[in-house]
Amino acid sequence: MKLQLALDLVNIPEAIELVKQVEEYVDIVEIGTPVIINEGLHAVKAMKEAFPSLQVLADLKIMDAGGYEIMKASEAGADIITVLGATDDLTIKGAVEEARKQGKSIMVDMINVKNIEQRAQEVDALGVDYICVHTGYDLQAVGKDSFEELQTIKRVVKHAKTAVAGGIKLATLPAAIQAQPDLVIVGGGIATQEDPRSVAREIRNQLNQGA
Ligand SMILES: O=C(CO)[C@H](O)[C@H](O)COP(=O)(O)O
Repeated sequence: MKLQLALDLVNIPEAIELVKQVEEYVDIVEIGTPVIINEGLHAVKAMKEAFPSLQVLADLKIMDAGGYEIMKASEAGADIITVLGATDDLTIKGAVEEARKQGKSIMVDMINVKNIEQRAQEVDALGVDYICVHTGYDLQAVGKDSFEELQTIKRVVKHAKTAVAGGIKLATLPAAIQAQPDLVIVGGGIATQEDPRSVAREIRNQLNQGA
């Protein structure tokens, strides 16, 4: 199981400092949507230049103009770019087509998709690389998580890799590991902890043991 660190509540220098501390334990660094809103795709470029051996994910949550937005994120150096599962198939097809041209990967974020089972099968058939179940901040705040949805996509997705995101921390990691996703995404569970390096190391150990 791979580990993605989501960076949401930092500026570019803070993001780079944090990744320096945890670099050896993570596979993918996510430039979160708030960072891209604040700093633009420069944040993706800066991260890729600072850590060329890490994969960088641009959490654009694309909803329209799939091909164009994938092209711009690719130019900035993103390896993986997110598209929303709630959008139209045409947008996802455009994104997949452009990603193939650029040698990049598409992650479909299933945030707020109501019929996860059906939509996961549909987006899987469109040739995306990852399908991610995700409980966003607003639903985390009322106690929701994505572990049941993770089991659902594990059952029906045949081609894409599976991922889970949303409020995952050391205490809830076992529930994620139990469902055996390909990728676990952790933001605040590492980034806002007192000792991000030791937490990242512990998460890495548990993922290795659970694999
Ligand atoms: O995409 C996001 C919010 O929309 C976050 O990056 C994702 O939820 C992971 O962060 P956290 O572990 O802090 O929830």
